Parts: sequence; structure tokens; C-alpha cells
Amino acid sequence: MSPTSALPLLRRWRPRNHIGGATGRAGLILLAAALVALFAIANPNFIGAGNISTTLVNVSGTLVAAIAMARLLIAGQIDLSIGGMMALVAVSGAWVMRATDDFVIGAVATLAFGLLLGLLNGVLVRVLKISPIIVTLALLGVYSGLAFVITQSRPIFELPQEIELVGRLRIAGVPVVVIVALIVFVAGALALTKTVSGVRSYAIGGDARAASALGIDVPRHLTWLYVYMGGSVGLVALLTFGRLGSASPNLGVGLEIAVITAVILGGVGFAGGTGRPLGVFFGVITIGILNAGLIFVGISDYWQTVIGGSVLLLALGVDQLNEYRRSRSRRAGRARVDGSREDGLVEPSALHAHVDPGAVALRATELRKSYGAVTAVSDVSLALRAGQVTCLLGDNGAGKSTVIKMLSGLVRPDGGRIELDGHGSIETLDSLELRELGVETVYQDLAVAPNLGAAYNLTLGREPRRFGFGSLAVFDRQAAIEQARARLESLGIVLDDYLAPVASLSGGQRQCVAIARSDVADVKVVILDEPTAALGVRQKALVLRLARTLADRGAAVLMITHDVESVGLIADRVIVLNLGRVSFDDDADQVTSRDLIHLMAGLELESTAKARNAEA
Ligand SMILES: Nc1ncnc2c1ncn2[C@@H]1O[C@H](COP(=O)(O)OP(=O)(O)OP(=O)(O)O)[C@@H](O)[C@H]1O
Repeated sequence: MSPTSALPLLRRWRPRNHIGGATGRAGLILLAAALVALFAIANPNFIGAGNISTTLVNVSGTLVAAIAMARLLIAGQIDLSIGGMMALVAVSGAWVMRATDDFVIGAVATLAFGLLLGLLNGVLVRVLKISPIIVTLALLGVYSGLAFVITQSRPIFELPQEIELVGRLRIAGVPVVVIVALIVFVAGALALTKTVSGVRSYAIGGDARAASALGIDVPRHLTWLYVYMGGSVGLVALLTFGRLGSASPNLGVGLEIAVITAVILGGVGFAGGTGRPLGVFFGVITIGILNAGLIFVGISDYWQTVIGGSVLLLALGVDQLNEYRRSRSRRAGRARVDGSREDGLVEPSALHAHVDPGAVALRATELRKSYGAVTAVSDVSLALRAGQVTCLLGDNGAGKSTVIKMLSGLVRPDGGRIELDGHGSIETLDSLELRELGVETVYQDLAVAPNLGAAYNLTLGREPRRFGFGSLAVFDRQAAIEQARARLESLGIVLDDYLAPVASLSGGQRQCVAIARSDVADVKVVILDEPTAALGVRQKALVLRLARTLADRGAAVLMITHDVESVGLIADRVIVLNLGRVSFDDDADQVTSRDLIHLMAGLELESTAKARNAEA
């Protein structure tokens, strides 16, 4: 088979999007089967109905907690406090149940305590702004300590009669605990893979700063995920002390290790952004079989702990290997795209209706900004016109980034005015408010969720929905593909796979996806922060063509660049900054590449010097 004829085959086998991992799941099923066979040889009763039922009941708690933990890990977070949280929630809930002698009130209180502690975790991680590993590890100690303090180390008995139902009730022979766990797991899995909120978790785990730049309220989303984790722990606590008929402060010891091991074994990447519920399911089952088998063949508690920790280390090792394979496959994808002869270009479509070419879209007057004693920008005035590309140049430290941060609402100027056509002064508005008014900014390295395809990236924040409400609505993947295809094609770009992670696209294509996000119907100003940095010649041409198209469709484009060659190819107007001041501002045809290099170096143009000498 020739390399060319093998290509379609390769494409079919390539991971479709962030949710891949069939090979890992097959490996887990094999591992689980091997464990069952091994333990059954050691003791044939291991595959008896009684043991299977007990094993299922034992894993039900892990299953409920695992889908919530998977969601946290996918979003780049972790909760190590769940063991202590379960103990505290169980004893508090049981205490309420005994005090009121009412099963329902006690059950509601247990779930509510879980949700509250989850909220506390989320708020603390958000407020302290340090690694969730440290914050939740500290909370593990606090929660489990409090559980002992409240109970004085004694279990809580004498719970209402109905509690026995939790352990005894069966539907069609299946323990109700298992049924509840399966329902909660499936609901969590659907929320993760099918809803707008789930897509946002993947985006945040891929790159939280990019997700935030794409319009997702990251802190709020993450807080909800901790609340979800807490609620799940509340349910696990209820199912467990309900089954046992009493609550003790020892409940939940080691829960975090068991759950995290199962989740990572199930293929959820510790680095965030990847993983699949089905893998998590098999991870939980495998750990359940292992634990049951170790007890069955009479391995001591101490050895069980050693084996549990070793399995976690093994899972982390496999995860690292997967991460390495993922990055290799992304690099291979990029090499394939860069080596391809066609750039996937089509003719861009016509202008936006609101174009008034040449009119000033944004005017900045006498902008100033200092950082302590450092004056970054001292007196900058400029105008951006609809239909034009303005290139902003300057040496390192000249003040370019500070200027665009002020124009895009990331930094408030110390003085001066910024006016947007039709909206008056905007210098006090933040970046989200400015986006709503039609000022879009594409920052270098900040603009895409690398683990998601173009279809997701181009619709994040304004996701197409099928039914449901808020971010729990069902994400319409087909509509997202169509929208992404239409948006990119209208800008003259065709991709062959709208679900392939953008990390596997070429640098130029990735920039195009990022820039295409700014092509919304009422965009007035597009600010591009060094969009051609580190790109090859062909990829650079692709990006410059896209910037030109945006201007041709009516936007005022401001492009920061160090690259004099790009200026010659695209600029209508050139502004050069030197030591925080404008040293040149004129039409691009008034200046040569040589002049620009002089200006960027802070030198005076020969023509200016001559004119000054002649005047003298
Ligand atoms: N947050 C900050 N705190 C302190 N000083 C800053 C800060 N941001 C920028 N500066 C200083 O302001 C000056 C202008 O920086 P700015 O990043 O705007 O320049 P630039 O032209 O974008 O440079 P580069 O091309 O290297 O990114 C520099 O002296 C820089 O050190």
C-alpha cells in the first residue's frame, strides 16, 4: 500500500476528538477478566452470585464518587478531601436522623451537608488560589478530625427503622443501592459528554486561561463542580451508613485513593482535558474486583493498602505514557498538515452589511500607563479605521502589549480616552463588556482549547443547544460542526476534520481557528497579538490572508507584529512605538522595510533628518 493510499485509513483510526481511548478501555476489560480468572482459580466461590452481588454493592459508592471526581479531573481539578468529608457528612446526617427520628429529614440533611462542604471546598480553592491538591488535603484533615470530635470516636446507632431498607431493598433481585449508583453514574456521564456544561469542563481542563478568554466563567464553573462532588459524597455517605445501619467516623477512610485510582486507571488524564465515562466505569469495576479478590484469597489489610497504593502508581505511570502518546500523535498530525500540499483555501465570502470603509472605528487619545516607576506608555494617540489593517510595531518593551491591553479592556489607562464608534468613551469598560460592543482580541497562545476540535472552539461560550436549560442543555455537536464549517469557509478556510483537537492542526490553522472566533456579525475592531509569531512562510500567508479578509469584511484590524515582511504584505497603515510613544504613524506606502527597521531600533528616518536639516 502506498503512503498516499494509506492516509484515509490513518485518518479513520486517528482519535476523533477529546473523548477517545477505546484501546485503553479494551486493556482494562482484559485486566478485569484476568483478575476474575486468577481469583476464581484461587477460590471458585469468587464467581458465585453472592460474591458478585456483594462486590457490586461495595463498588456502588466508588461509582457515584468516581463520575464526579472524573469531572473534576477533566476540568483540571482534584478533591482529596472526600474521605474525611464522607465521614463528617455521614456522622452529621446520622445525628440529624437520630435526633429527628425521621429517615427523610436525615437523608435530606446528609445530602445538604455534602453539598455545603462541596461549596466550601470550591470557594476555598477559588479564594486561596493555590493548588487544589494542597487545599483539599488540608480539608481532608479538618473534616476527618471533626468527624471524630463530633462523635467522640463512637459510632451513631439507633437510627429510624426505614434505614434498613437501604441495605435490604432489591428491585428484580438487584440491590437498590446498586441501582441508585448506576442511575447517578449514567446521569453524570451524560452530563459530561452530552451537555454544554460538560464541553466546558473539557475546555477548562485543556487550558483554563484559554477557556476564560473564550468567554467561559471558569471560577463559577469550577465551584459548581466541587458542589457536585460534595453532593455525590453526601449520597455515598447515605448509601453507606444506610446499608450498615450506623455511622462511624471511620467511614470513608481511603475513599479518595480508591476513587482517584479507579478514575485514572479508567483513562482520565491527571493533567486534565481528557477521559471518558465508560473508561471510568471499567476502572471502578476493575478496582472492585481487585479489592474483593484480595479479601477473598485472604490477603491481609496491610498488604491490601500496599497493593492499592501500587495500583495508583501504576495508573499514574500509564497516564504519563498516554500523555506522551497523545503529544506524539498531535505532533504527527501537525507534521502531516504542514507537509500537505493544499492549504484548504476557498474564496472568502462577501462583506458584512454594516461596513463603512475608512470611517474611524476606534480612536485613542493621549493614553498613559505606568507600572510603579516604569512608564510603559506615555502619550499614545491612534485611530483604527474600518476596512483597514493597521500594524503596530516596536522593539521589545516599546509598549505594544500595554497599548492593546488598554484597547481591549484588560488594563485601565492612567489617563487619556478611548472612543468606539457609536458608543462614546470606553476606557473604563472591561474586556467582556468590550466584546459585547464589538471589540474582539486574539491573544498569542491564549486563544484556543487545544484538546477540543474547531467545532467546539468556534462555538464555546455561544454553544448550539438542542434542548434543556442553561449549561445543562444538550450540546448540539452536529450544529457546532456546521457552524464551524460555515464560519471558516466564509473566511476562506477548509479543515478536513472539525472534531480533531486543534493541537493537532498546524500553527497557521490553529491561529486561523482562534482568529475566526472574532468574526462575529457585529464586530467593529479585531486586535491580533503577534498572530504570525513562530509560523512558517506558508502558514504565515494563511494567517495574513485571514486578517486581510476580516478587514475586507469591514472590521478595523490592529495587528501587533515584529515582522517587517508581514507589514509589507498586509498593512494599510503603520504605527511604530518607541519607549512608550508613537514615533511613526502613516500610510503603509509612505514607508519602506528599511525605514521600519530604523524606526523600530529607535533611529530617526533619513528623510525626516534631511527635512529637519533643510528647515534649519
Ligand atoms: N505588569 C507589568 N508590571 C511592571 N512593568 C510592566 C508590566 N507590563 C509591562 N511592563 C513594562 O512596561 C514596558 C512596556 O511593556 P510592554 O509589554 O507593553 O512592551 P512590548 O512592546 O509589548 O514588549 P514585547 O514585545 O517584549 O512584548 C516594559 O518596560 C515592561 O517591562
